[in-house]
Amino acid sequence: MNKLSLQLMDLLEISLGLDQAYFKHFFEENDSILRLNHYPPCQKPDSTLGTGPHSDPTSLTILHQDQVGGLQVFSDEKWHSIAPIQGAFVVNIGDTFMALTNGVYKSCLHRAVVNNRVVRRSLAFFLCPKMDKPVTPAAGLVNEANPRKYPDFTWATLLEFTQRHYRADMKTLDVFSKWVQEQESTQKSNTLGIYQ
Ligand SMILES: O=C(O)CCC(=O)C(=O)O
Ligand SMILES: [Fe+2]
Repeated sequence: MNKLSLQLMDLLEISLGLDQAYFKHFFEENDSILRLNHYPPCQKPDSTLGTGPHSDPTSLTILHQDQVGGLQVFSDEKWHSIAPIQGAFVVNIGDTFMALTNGVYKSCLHRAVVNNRVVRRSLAFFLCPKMDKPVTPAAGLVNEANPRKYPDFTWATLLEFTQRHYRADMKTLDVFSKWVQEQESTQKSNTLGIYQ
């Protein structure tokens, strides 16, 4: 999974016109996560969700789902079911990759619904940066037409933030960025205070 995700990073890099293996080096060491989701049958599937709406805070998600179905993606103001295809993975962009590409690639809002008949299982591999590595966009993606959108941050900080602030919309990275900037300016004024 790790190897596949790095190969996908190469392709994404080519699609962005970058030529310095920036992402490959960036993710060479990583703190990726593997998660098994288990959704038992539910008596009230219309009033219950297996996984609530969210965007993955991670960089790239490679999801294997069984043949039951339940994954949905929000696009054009409605939820679309992503029907399982035997032998195929679903690949999602996460918030950290949105930051690394300065907003060129966008994360997507998705959820998992349940049913009242059978168990559903999915296996998600989340490519994540090394915990303490600064997440900063590739230089070639910041310019006058596309100025810097998000501050530098670490995966450890974003992970902790998302565990404390769940959002059922697409605004996680914007709200997190604002929080990081507020923290930085508080730190600056504290430092200035010491020397005043
Ligand atoms: O089970 C699924 O299809 C989606 C799971 C998911 O979105 C996640 O684990 O982040
Ligand atoms: Fe997800």
